[in-house]
Amino acid sequence: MTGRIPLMAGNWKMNLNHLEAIALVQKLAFALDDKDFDQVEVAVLPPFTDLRSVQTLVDGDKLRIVFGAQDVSQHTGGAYTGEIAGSMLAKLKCTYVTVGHSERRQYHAETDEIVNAKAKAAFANNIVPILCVGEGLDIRKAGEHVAYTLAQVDGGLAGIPAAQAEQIVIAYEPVWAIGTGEVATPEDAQEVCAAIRARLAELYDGELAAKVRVLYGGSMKPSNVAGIMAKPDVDGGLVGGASLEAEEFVKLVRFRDQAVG
Ligand SMILES: O=C(CO)COP(=O)(O)O
Repeated sequence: MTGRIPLMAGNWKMNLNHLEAIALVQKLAFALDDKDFDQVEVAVLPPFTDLRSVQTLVDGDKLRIVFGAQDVSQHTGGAYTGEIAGSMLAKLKCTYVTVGHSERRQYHAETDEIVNAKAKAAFANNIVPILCVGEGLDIRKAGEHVAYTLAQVDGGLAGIPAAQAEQIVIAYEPVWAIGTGEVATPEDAQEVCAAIRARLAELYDGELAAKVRVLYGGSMKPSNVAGIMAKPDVDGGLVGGASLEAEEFVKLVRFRDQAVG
């Protein structure tokens, strides 16, 4: 984690309306203090319909919590019913947007080409993409998880210049560990996160690779966070279920205080 500020990002998925969003952000703001924010970047990624409420709260109370969206259109605007443009997210001061989450790849047929276009759309609007990658159970069982995940990294980063790539966040989320309670071991997380960093060094250079934050995601919770975060190439978490409860998420932000499970 040398020199890289850990990022703990809560992917709320399709949960919490805007009133519930306000309540959760208020609870987080109440529980976390400057010491937490000095050590860890804390982000929430609510549904689109919550973003304006979250932005108003964060701006109004000058909170140090940052926020972002869960998806962005690859198009800049126009006749794309139901889509949200990067410029709209930028106007709401989104810092981050996840692209290529496995649920988007699986249920919305997002290919590496689409994910790559979305990453570019984010950068074009000064929003940092959190590029999500990771293998399913069959691929893991076949021992192909590293190659499969690195191909997604290659696809997601295609044509993205170093000046942008050095800002990107990559989240390794093995699909078999998402929402299943089945957590990857710290060694599993380290293996793939280290391989992702090595690939960044090949695609760009070692200096850039040393700057990029690589997160782990998949059933992260207070009982397993410390072991995973102790690994040198894991720089944070992309958290689903445990980000919906303030108390749980605060414990993840304070991963240094948790016992190694
Ligand atoms: O998909 C995830 C975050 O993007 C992980 O979800 P869970 O933490 O609920 O397993």
